[in-house]
Amino acid sequence: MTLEQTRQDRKRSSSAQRDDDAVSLRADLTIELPIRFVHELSAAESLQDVLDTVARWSSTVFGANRASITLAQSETELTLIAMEGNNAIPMDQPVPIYGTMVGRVYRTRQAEYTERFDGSPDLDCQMLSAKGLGCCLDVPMISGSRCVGTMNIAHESPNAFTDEDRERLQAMAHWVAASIRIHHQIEEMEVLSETDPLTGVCNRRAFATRFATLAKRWQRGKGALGVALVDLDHFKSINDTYGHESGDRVLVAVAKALDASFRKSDLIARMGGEEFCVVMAGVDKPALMSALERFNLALSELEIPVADSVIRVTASIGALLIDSDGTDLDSLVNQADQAMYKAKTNGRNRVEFVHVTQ
Ligand SMILES: Nc1nc2c(ncn2[C@@H]2O[C@H](COP(=O)(O)OP(=O)(O)OP(=O)(O)O)[C@@H](O)[C@H]2O)c(=O)[nH]1
Repeated sequence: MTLEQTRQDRKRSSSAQRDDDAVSLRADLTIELPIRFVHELSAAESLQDVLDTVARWSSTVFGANRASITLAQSETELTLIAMEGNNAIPMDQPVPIYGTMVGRVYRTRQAEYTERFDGSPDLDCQMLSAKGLGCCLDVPMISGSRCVGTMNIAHESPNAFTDEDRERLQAMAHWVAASIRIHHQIEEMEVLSETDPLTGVCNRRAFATRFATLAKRWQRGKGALGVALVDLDHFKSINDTYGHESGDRVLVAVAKALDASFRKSDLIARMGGEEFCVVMAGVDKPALMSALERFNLALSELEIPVADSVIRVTASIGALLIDSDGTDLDSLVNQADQAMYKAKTNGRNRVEFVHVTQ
């Protein structure tokens, strides 16, 4: 065969492929998306909203008595994230990956249709059957190389779904999987953009936003607002003596000590260099001081191994309490900063405290 013949052959076969694609595209177009569904999706403000909308509409689109979406939770369990209709499997019930039809679909990434439940060995099918359902169709939600969970529709009558329903549900599941993945990627990016890459605590950029949220919650609550500016002592000489990499290890260890010393609801941020800020809502002076003592004790016990010795570190802390509304972050940080400098000039390794009333 000449080169020209080969080229002609290829052209013919790719044009035949295009014709086939066009036919299947026309067939795909029989999947009708109700306009209200699309509007509701566009109004969704969170991933949960999207999944609730999809569950609600998939029961309508497929005339199902139950529609549900499960997401991979761990190596052994899926979790029900959205559900519409028959409550045969309650939302708070984990779905085991082994011993269920949904788990099998997730593992094998192959859609399954149980036309009738009689004698089914699968736990989920048995639960659906016990609540009056007759059949169910389950498809994997795959995006890229990952299966993120499955979509399921069930009907009271056995054998209620068609091959076409299976194709449609699968198409919807792929779209939902892509949507879930994008949401997760955005969440990950948000976390990254708010985190100090070295220590894992909140960075300075996100500090103002987190502070605003915390201050708002506090103004409705009891107690005062405590702010502590923590600045490590003679950190430059640690870098100069042991190298920047050792200095970094000190910063990581200090961030861990901060994390262990304060409540989960307190805000810990790295303000830059070797300076951290802690904000506590709903404290009084004894509570603030005992939290700082706890931290100072943790700091005094820190030993960062280097070559043939260990690095020890101390901190100068400027602490303040404010007990009225109208907290201006810059002014609070400034006042904590002044207290911290006082701690430096008064000999370091100490806490200087100011009580502010605005
Ligand atoms: N290893 C490391 N060092 C940093 C980082 N950011 C800032 N530094 C260093 O931190 C040191 C801060 O030095 P100074 O501001 O003089 O403070 P100090 O030596 O702790 O002195 P005092 O605060 O007065 O006790 C500088 O040498 C900076 O280069 C970092 O991410 N990693």
